[in-house]
Amino acid sequence: MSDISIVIASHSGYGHTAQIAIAVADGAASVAGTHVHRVDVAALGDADWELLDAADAIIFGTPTYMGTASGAFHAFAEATSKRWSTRAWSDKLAAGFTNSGSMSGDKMHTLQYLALLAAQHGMLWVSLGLLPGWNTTTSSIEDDNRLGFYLGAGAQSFNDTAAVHDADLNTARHLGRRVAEHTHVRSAGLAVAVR
Ligand SMILES: Cc1cc2nc3c(=O)[nH]c(=O)nc-3n(C[C@H](O)[C@H](O)[C@H](O)COP(=O)(O)O)c2cc1C
Repeated sequence: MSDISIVIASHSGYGHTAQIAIAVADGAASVAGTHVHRVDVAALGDADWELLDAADAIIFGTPTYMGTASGAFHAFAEATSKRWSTRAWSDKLAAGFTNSGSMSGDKMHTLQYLALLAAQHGMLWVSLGLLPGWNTTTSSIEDDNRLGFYLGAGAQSFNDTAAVHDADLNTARHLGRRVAEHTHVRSAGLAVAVR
């Protein structure tokens, strides 16, 4: 099995989403043969763009600000338009995560935006792949996917503390692991297809 490269491309204004990004990276790195890089989309250098261009999968992450991705993330998305025109990221795997202060806080819109960005690039979107947690009287706020998203990983962090909920970190690790597993499967399939 050949090695793969996954880049987590994210922004965090106040540090919460950065903690989620680290958990996504840890989950991806738990799959053997996976090289994981994290880049801050608000401060991308040439080496970061090279990592993104060479990646087998890119996982997008952003806080939800005013019901959508942060301004810094939107600036990054616009800066990818040359890659869009050359289809440079076509057929890479993609996934996404977001974090906000409220339980909903319109995070779904942010995840939809990330999936659309991936689709515009012709990327292959990987969903969260978890059943919703914390949706019966006997389940717990500590459940994975406690916020009940399907499209990607959602997290809720209180605005007045730096802490991020353990259940959201676990959910983020799951997403990273799932993307790594599917990226390996695609990489192995491509190796056979082009033989
Ligand atoms: C400009 C701004 C807009 C925000 N808009 C939302 C929002 O639409 N929904 C929400 O639930 N929280 C909102 N928040 C709260 C942030 O999502 C929350 O503080 C989050 O944890 C910030 O992530 P970060 O620490 O990675 O920047 C907003 C915060 C800021 C600064």
